[in-house]
Amino acid sequence: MRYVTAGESHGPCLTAIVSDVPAGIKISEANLNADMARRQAGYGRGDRMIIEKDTARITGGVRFGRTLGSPVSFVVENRDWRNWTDRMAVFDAPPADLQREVTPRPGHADLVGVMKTNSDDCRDILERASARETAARVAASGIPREFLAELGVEITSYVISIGPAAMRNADLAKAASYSPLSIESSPVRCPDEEAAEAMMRAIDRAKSQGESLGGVFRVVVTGLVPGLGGYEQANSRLTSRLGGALFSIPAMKGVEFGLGFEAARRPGSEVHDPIVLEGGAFARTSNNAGGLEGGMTTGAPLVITVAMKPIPTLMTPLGTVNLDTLEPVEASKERSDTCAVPAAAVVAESEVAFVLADAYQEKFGGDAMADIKASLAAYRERLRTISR
Ligand SMILES: Cc1cc2nc3c(=O)[nH]c(=O)nc-3n(C[C@H](O)[C@H](O)[C@H](O)COP(=O)(O)O)c2cc1C
Ligand SMILES: C=C(O[C@@H]1CC(C(=O)O)=C[C@@H](OP(=O)(O)O)[C@H]1O)C(=O)O
Repeated sequence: MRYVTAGESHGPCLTAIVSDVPAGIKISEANLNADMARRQAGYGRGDRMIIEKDTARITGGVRFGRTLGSPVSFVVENRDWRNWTDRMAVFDAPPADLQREVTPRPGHADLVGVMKTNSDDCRDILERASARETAARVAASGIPREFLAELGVEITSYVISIGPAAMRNADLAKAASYSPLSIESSPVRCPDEEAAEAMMRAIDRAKSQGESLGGVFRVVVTGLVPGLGGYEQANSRLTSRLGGALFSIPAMKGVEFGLGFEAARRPGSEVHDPIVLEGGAFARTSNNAGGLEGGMTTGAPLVITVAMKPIPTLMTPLGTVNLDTLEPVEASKERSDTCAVPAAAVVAESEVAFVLADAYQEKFGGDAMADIKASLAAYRERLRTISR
């Protein structure tokens, strides 16, 4: 399963197309739009989110609530477009009073983008480098999410820290223990209420100082079968596929699997997960590996921790150089989020969903849900017999 997106942040809409979709996946409009809403929300978002009310409209590939096996296409309207029709016109000439963006923001794609493309207006770059594009990714992820749900796989995420404010106990052993309600009812998507309060105060402080904040979140996947992915080639390993997918999200600067960097500080006996038989099936007494060994799922929860850098647009801007005058000036300060870590975690769920759906199709077949389910059942039965 693959996706491609098109569309600018302030253009008419975003478009996504998902290809290699099996026939027979049940698609729920309510689930799709619930995920769109989760991505939009989060304490610390900017005023753009007051304008938008994201929903995904399916324009191909689904009939009577089921995938047909053809590509699925989505449209997400940009409500803000009506305020940009002249500055983002497809064919009209630029308006006479057009203000080009010539003060590139450190940390965004502005400067390197204009250097690379020979543009004289950072807007040519930022319109697409904007994380608005992630709305289309979450729309597209409706397909792998429903596919995985039918196979018994659940994906969640929660925020561990924002700036200096952190959960008191973010131990790996507790990673899969938080209820969706405790996460989604928190304005920062953090199940620890006291930490969530501290995170919101940190965002308030940052905003009042013209600052921005990043943070750390975790994606947890349960219900996975062992043996997805592979060890044979660089691009078989789920570790590399998941890492690549997560680093495709703007502003992601670190990805840890299981214990991650902590594993490098401990001796082997305190890292690797002992193998035992439990009720006739192979099991582990811990999950420090975070559900991956040798580039394959072990069957334990997949636990991935991701670091996001602070938002580059600052209301107290850093120094930059004016592209026209070459004078030192302050970087542009436009409407912006102060912190988008809760939203980024939902985007990360979507990326993980695509990689895992692809791995299931690779192992169990790609074109019809009924055949995939039968093949998965036969595999589970074989594993049950091995461990007897
Ligand atoms: C959900 C989300 C929302 C974001 N919102 C903003 C924003 O409002 N303003 C901004 O300057 N950057 C925002 N960013 C970050 C930029 O998109 C990102 O920093 C930029 O593309 C450069 O990151 P990179 O160097 O990792 O590619 C957001 C990122 C995500 C994932
Ligand atoms: C629109 C979204 O995020 C945007 C990501 C973004 C950036 O520079 O990445 C800048 C802001 O957009 P604007 O410049 O219109 O205020 C965010 O609101 C969204 O997530 O839907």
